[in-house]
Amino acid sequence: MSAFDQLLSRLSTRLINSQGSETSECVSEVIAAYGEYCHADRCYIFEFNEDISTMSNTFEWVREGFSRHIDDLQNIQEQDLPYFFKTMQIDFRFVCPDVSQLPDDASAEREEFEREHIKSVLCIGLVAKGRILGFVGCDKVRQQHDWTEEDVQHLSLIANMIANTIERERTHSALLETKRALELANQQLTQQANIDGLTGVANRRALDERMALEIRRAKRQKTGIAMLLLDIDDFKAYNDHFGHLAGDDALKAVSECLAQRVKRSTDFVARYGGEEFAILLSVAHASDALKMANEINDNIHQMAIHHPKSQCSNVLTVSIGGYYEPPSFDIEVVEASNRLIKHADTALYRAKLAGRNCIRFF
Ligand SMILES: Nc1nc2c(ncn2[C@@H]2O[C@H](COP(=O)(O)OP(=O)(O)OP(=O)(O)O)[C@@H](O)[C@H]2O)c(=O)[nH]1
Repeated sequence: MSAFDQLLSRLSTRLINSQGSETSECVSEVIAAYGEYCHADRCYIFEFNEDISTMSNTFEWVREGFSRHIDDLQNIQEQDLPYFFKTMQIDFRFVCPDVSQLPDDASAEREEFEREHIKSVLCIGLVAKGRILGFVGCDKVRQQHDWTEEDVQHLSLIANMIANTIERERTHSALLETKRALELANQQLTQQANIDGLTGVANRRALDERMALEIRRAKRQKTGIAMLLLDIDDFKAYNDHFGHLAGDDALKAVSECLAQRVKRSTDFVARYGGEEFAILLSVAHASDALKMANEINDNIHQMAIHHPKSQCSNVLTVSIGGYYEPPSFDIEVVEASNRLIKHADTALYRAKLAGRNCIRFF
């Protein structure tokens, strides 16, 4: 095995086994090792942008005592080095043994190379899936060098290895980005699926999930749990009198009022149906739930939403049915959920029968 074959085999194993930031370190090692091997004074990688109108120096190795240029070689425009951009895109290589012999239409390139005191340059395109991503190159500064076919072949093998690595990393980060975007979209969809479109409070589906969660918590912490079902009184008459849009506004106002009042992380407000809301409360005693129901009732009165067609008041009112489930060791989630809804609903029915604008507990 030749010295170059050994070098190539060692470097490719390193690159194949590298991941993420480790890959960048490996690429740096590759250009350093190749620079040393071919007695270059500088070895580097440039990457093109998507439409190959600019290029930036992304990796640079320089022999000790030679100046670095990576910082001033960022975002170089095609029009600044047109001959070089064109040659790279057509030939996928730029072989220049003597900078001073560059043709006249490469005067910009000659000036740039002379600015960097370069005598000879060899650049080979980084090509993956038929597309040029950039190039790997090396400069001779101390003395001019006639590049041999072997030099070109060796650097082409290095370029091939780096191109595949860059392509792999880009695919990997594109995949990660897609994964992140999917997760975000998924989160947003879940959120939308759990929220009532009109009022912005949770919907019935979210309530079901939350009830299961709070019942388990109540069981663990041996606390009680209560359900309040709240229904706007004579809401059909309100809609008929003021119109459906005004009805929507009233529903939004009621839900805002509830969201303002019910703020503890263990409590939960949801729109249960048309003009019906559910409030799940983690409470130690039935009297705590009753107190909350009274406060909600007062707050809704205080909004003073004019309701001339109400049978029980001249402002918008609600009827509330409540049920309190005491702490229990052997509470069962589905049964307890059903009980909370069923008993609160029965109590609500009684509140309506009792003339509306009142609270009844099961
Ligand atoms: N504006 C509006 N109205 C709704 C919405 N959802 C349900 N409603 C209305 O709420 C009214 C409910 O009427 P009913 O079930 O007869 O109850 P009610 O008139 O409130 O009478 P009680 O509950 O017995 O006091 C109906 O007119 C529904 O159209 C909504 O999203 N927007």
